[in-house]
Amino acid sequence: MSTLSSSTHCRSYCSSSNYGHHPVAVSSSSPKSFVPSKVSVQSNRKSKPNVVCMQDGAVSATLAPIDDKSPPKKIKNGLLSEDENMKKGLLSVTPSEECEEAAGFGINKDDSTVSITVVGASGDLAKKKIFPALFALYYEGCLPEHFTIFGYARSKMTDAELRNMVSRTLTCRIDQRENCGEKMDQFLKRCFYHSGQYDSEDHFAELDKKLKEHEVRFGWIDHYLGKELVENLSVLRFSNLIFEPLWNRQYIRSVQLIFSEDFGTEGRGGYFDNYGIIRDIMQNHLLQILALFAMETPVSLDAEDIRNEKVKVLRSMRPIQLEDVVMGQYKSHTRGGVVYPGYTDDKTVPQNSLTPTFAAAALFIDNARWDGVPFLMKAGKALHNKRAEIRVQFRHVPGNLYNRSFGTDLDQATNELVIRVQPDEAIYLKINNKVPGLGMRLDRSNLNLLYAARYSKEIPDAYERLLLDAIEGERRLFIRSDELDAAWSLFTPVLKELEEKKIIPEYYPYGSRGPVGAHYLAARYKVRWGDLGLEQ
Ligand SMILES: NC(=O)C1=CN([C@@H]2O[C@H](COP(=O)(O)OP(=O)(O)OC[C@H]3O[C@@H](n4cnc5c(N)ncnc54)[C@H](OP(=O)(O)O)[C@@H]3O)[C@@H](O)[C@H]2O)C=CC1
Ligand SMILES: O=C1O[C@H](COP(=O)(O)O)[C@@H](O)[C@H](O)[C@H]1O
Repeated sequence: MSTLSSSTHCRSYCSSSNYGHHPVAVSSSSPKSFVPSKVSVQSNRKSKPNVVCMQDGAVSATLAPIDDKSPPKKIKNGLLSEDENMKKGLLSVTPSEECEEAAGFGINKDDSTVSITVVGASGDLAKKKIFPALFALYYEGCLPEHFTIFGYARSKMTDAELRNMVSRTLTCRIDQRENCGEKMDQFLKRCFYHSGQYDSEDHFAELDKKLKEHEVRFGWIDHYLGKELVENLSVLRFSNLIFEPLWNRQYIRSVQLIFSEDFGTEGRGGYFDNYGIIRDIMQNHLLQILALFAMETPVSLDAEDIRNEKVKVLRSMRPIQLEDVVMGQYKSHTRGGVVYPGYTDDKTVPQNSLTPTFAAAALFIDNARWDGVPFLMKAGKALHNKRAEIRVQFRHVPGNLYNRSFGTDLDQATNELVIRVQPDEAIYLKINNKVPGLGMRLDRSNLNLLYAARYSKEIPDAYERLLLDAIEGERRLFIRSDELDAAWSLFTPVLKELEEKKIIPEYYPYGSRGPVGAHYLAARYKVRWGDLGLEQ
């Protein structure tokens, strides 16, 4: 039996909003629209039919049973044909223990075949993340013995050209073990390329047919859920006595979800202009983190139990008000003699574009645990640093005996828990502490868990985890369609309003901290952004 592949771009495709384009039904739960995606991954594995679609990056994976005796198949006119090369020179890699544990199966020990299709193989995401992540999995022995990778995009390319392109993105970053070069060669031998369109209804009708034949399930992944510190959120909450009792409105004053990049949309403006930062980062990555952060204790760690709790949070959220959203767009700025381009300086972006490259928003969960607690989100491109973090600001200590020692700014004395997702992964808690000495002076110090200092192992890229899960059919990090609907229902009305009213974004210089409107927004809820202090 052959495998098949396709790709879907889920940001708007999966939405229940009106941003749809081509009405291609891939499954009963598929969204109404279809937007060409950059990358898709497809995979076949015995008895675990599955399709994955990246919420943020459009990955779809089909895992279908195959005939063990037949050679691996390669994409042909929409989809697969045999390729003799695949049978040659394949290197067997022993899976690491960690990998076996993560994948939950004897990866190399059976004869199943995994065939992964990277749709949008010539694109940025494929080059920067997907191929390197696949190589890392291969290097660690996490891929089944029989696997092949097919690149799929519009550009005309030969297998050799794809391999050449991919080889430039691979590094031996996992460790400096011997044979890295050899493993790279072996990996590249398993990479093939097929050129084609994926905005063709015919192709998707074919796909749909084949998906049905294979009784494929359908799901979405958000790569932020695969980030180490995001995965650790539940461990932190549910496996430590000290946090969970405080995880509510009684002790927490605000929660802040902050994403910043110190580069603009350079080279991606054409794509980005259709979406803007709210759809690009907030509606998916930050909202997923929020749901995980705020959910009730799930019955178990099973995917369904976790997703049941996440969806309850999303459905308890108050509709977002226009006045609770601040939008910005970066403009050109010259620093040290270097001119940094503004968003609309990109030739692929319309000169009069109002697309936000920055946004801040205040969200609320109207349930017993979180009533009245502002969840502040802030996301932006071309800011002063690159960072993603969760900041939990606790309330003041009632009747604090040491108030006098803090001077007038009592806010400086509240506890804050910071979960730094990237870079320099860390969890730290700001506490008030006596400065050693004969006097009684307090300062705010950090109880600090810096991952690089505590763990010697390099943290895997989120895509490694997600691809492994996709291959294995593990759905914990998948987003269920009702979750997705709830997420879009929350953001779609305000997005529509912003667009209909043609709200002009506040302009901020490239490399700055973003528009001041974000400070006023926080001030409206009597809080400050935690990332703005001198010591963060
Ligand atoms: N880049 C990144 O770091 C990240 C990106 N993402 C998400 O991933 C997605 C892809 O982004 P990115 O890789 O940067 O985008 P690019 O524009 O760099 O790449 C798009 C890819 O899709 C292919 N493609 C586009 N339209 C078609 C079509 N009609 N038929 C066949 N192939 C097509 C292009 O092929 P060709 O050029 O050959 O025509 C190209 O390979 C976006 O949703 C983005 O938000 C998510 C996380 C990180
Ligand atoms: O989904 C997306 O994420 C990236 C940021 O991902 P990260 O893992 O590098 O933090 C962002 O640059 C891109 O615009 C967006 O589409």
